[in-house]
Amino acid sequence: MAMASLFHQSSKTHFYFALANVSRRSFSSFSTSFNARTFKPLFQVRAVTTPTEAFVGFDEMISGTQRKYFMLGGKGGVGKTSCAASLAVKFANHGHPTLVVSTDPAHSLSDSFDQNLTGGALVPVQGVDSPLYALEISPERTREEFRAASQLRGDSGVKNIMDSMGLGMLSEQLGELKLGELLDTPPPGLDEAIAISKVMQFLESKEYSTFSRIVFDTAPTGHTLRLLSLPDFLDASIGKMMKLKKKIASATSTLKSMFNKEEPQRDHASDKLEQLRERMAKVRDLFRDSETTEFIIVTIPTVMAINESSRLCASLKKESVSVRKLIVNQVLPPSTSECKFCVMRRKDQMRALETITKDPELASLKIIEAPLVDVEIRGIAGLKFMGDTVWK
Ligand SMILES: Nc1ncnc2c1ncn2[C@@H]1O[C@H](COP(=O)(O)OP(=O)(O)OP(=O)(O)O)[C@@H](O)[C@H]1O
Repeated sequence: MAMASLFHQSSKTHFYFALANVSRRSFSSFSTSFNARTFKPLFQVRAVTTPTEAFVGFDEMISGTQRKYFMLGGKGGVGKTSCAASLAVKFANHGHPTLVVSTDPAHSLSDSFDQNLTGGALVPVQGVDSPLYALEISPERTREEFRAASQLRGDSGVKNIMDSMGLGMLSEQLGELKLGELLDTPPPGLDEAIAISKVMQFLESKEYSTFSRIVFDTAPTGHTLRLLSLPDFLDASIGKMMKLKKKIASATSTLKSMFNKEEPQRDHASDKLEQLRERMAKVRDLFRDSETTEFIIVTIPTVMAINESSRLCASLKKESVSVRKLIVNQVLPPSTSECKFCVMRRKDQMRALETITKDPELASLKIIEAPLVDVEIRGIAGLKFMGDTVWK
């Protein structure tokens, strides 16, 4: 079992591990920027298991070449990106061509990998055994895309025509659908839903068919929860819009062709809306497909974070999303020092951890405790280290 502490030895690139039970040979595979030294173990990484463990370990996560999706989510700042990036590195180092995607508006993949992965396109990550690509999707751009897609071009023209023909009543219904509101203030979670659907679009193309593992670093909890109810909401509201648009379009084109002998125009805006609706439905189906998709909750050992994780878990289950693991990150080691603060903090964390075992939503999950290490986790070597302690 890996027992570890990781701490910064110098201000430059050298890190030194305090590891026990890890041979020098296994060390060499970490990175040249990590120097092996044997220190006394400071703390132990615990994986609190449930009877289902055999089915939810890393072996199961890498088994099979069919594409699988892993969504990591939780409260802000708990370590979602670090966990997602470390999982992606581990998949790639186990032979899976992997794509790691950030749909969090505050991207930190570049910081986590310590490589420039910005730009909204697939960027190769250096330093892993199999192809690993990263994609940071810009929420603003996706919002613009949505706005453009849902802009009902020419509607005011349609409305004027309809009014002048005495058909204003029909166009009034547009108002009832709160169309303007939807366009001006897209519902929270929409950015992320579009981002995910965009990734799925990418993946449909032949070029990207080789990716067998897709890891999502999702936006903080609130967004994810809203995202889950979003596809149904959009499905319904876009569905209504589409019906109404079709009615209006057919009425106006008939009238136009009667008076102006114009050819009825193809309605590209409606096509785009319909496309968006279909994509949202695909996102919803992806989340619910337990054969291919797993949502992993990341939390920290505080009562507040655990309560939030419990709510997230309940909502995910309600939406039929498969949740089997809970990572409790940043667990403090048992303190051997006189540091009162450390002792108190650890006691507090242990109390918080106890609440998981009594929580009706979380108790049945595989609980993986990941240690708080004494240096920020960054770069491939750090992520590999984290991956080896978390993903077993
Ligand atoms: N176990 C750990 N030990 C030490 N530092 C950690 C650990 N896990 C994460 N960190 C550090 O904590 C910070 C936040 O981590 P990370 O960016 O992964 O969180 P996040 O949940 O993705 O945050 P956000 O919600 O802001 O995107 C980073 O500096 C990361 O290196």
